[in-house]
Amino acid sequence: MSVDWGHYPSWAKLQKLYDADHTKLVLKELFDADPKRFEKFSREYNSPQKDVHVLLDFSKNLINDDVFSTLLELAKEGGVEQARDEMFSGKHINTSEDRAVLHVALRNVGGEFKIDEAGADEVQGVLDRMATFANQIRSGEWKGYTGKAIDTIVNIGIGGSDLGPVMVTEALKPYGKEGLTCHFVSNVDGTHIAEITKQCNPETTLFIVASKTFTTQETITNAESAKEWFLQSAGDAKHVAKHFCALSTNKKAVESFGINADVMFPFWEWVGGRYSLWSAIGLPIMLFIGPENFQELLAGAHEMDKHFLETKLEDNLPVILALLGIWYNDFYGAQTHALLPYDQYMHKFADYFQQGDMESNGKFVTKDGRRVTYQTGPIIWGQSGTNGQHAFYQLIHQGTKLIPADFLAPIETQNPIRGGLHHKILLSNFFAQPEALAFGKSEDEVRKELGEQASNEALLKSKVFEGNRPTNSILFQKLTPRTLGSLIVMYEHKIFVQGCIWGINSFDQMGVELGKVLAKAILGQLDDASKVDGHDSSTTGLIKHYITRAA
Ligand SMILES: O=P(O)(O)OC[C@H]1O[C@](O)(CO)[C@@H](O)[C@@H]1O
Repeated sequence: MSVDWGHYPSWAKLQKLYDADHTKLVLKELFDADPKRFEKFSREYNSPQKDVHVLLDFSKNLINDDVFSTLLELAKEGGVEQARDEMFSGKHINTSEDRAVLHVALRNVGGEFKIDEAGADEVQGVLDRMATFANQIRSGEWKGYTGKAIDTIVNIGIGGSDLGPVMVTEALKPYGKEGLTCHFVSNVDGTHIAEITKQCNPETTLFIVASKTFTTQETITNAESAKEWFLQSAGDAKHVAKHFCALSTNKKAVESFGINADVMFPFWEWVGGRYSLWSAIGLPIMLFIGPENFQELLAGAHEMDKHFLETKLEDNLPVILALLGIWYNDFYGAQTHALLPYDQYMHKFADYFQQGDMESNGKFVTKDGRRVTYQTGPIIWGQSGTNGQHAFYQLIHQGTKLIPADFLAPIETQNPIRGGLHHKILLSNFFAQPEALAFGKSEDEVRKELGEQASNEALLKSKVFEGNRPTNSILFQKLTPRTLGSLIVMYEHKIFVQGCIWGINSFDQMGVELGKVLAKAILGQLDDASKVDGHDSSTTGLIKHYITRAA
């Protein structure tokens, strides 16, 4: 591979622009100078049937025409279009694991993309089996071991086998089946499974064991504990068949756990864990919102795939988001990026993209094994508005760190209570915060406001908002399954574009291995102080302290 990532001509040009101009990139002045700035730096996305509408306003970013056009050059020089086409064609772009990256094939509604490696029939076959099963559960046709219908689902999985289904079932609650409760157990801390099973009736609970590898310690331990808990009531192991199903690529391990092939829903090694909610891993979502709504989710995802694939770079939402992120991450030195949805249903959105982004792009080695000389993936964090405002916005407004943030909100609420009053208040905050962040409040304004008290210099200074803090505002029509599918994919591809420009492999996760290996070795030493061996003095001291106090 000969690409010299980080040394693109446009990268050097961006550095020059930053050095020469960043003090001049003052939002107040940029807006004063150009009354059409909003029109210039915003894009509307409409799905073909116009049922998904997204407005991306990126005018409140620290950019001018030169910066934006150079960022677009960077996308060109970074080979984004070629890499994108390679991903969609099934090329093994996950080079370290020699795998294709084909989550786009899971939502290839209508079979438009021709991808040899991911057999469309096979994908559809699993979706059909999932739908049949979902309908049986939802209709009550599927009976538990005492003849009762299932009213509770417990998904046991972690990371990509948990976060997507959690986030989407929360986000699509208004579309969920009444009377069907969904729980998610992920942590190996026994408290998690213990607290959830306390709320379950073994006669009416379905456990879904979700694990791509079916070897993940947390998941298998929790699944075995769930089985033990279930059998305490059900007695006979034959009843497991009605109460446990599996989502995995590892048929052998599923069978040896005791789950029947007819309730195992497979997927494939070309589906990365953090991109798997569209696969069999989405079964809890389908059970909750039903096969038709799940199909809508896939359709919205597919439409955004097409937008990413077919739209020129300057109008391409994932590309724009990615480039702006690089501008702050690599030139302004921003460490983090906040995701701030003003929709309570999206309260798990930032958690979901913590894995999506940080496990994908938290890497210091390029695809050809070189140490990067620039910053890669940002720290992703956030919370739903307006809760975040009363927790951490102080630092975003007046702290010493630059925190680029995406504000997301629906135009229509699912709960227009009191004539839509709540939603208007919510949206007024959604509009106000980026405005305050961008334009701040000057010392003169504060002085006028304070009147006589302005002589108190400390008070005066503490009330100044410097402004010039960048944000994207993303307004969408309504949080429907189709819209959610599109929004998720918009961010998935943003991550892809950034990884591509940084020259890293966004689709492996070697960084999670070392801790797992060490924990395995330590587990074998925890019962006997004389066995504690092979560690530094701190780790040895901690383990021995534990063994002494736990005895
Ligand atoms: O689905 P599995 O194989 O249990 O893996 C769970 C998670 O563990 C990881 O491999 C590491 O955290 C994730 O990438 C993955 O989503």
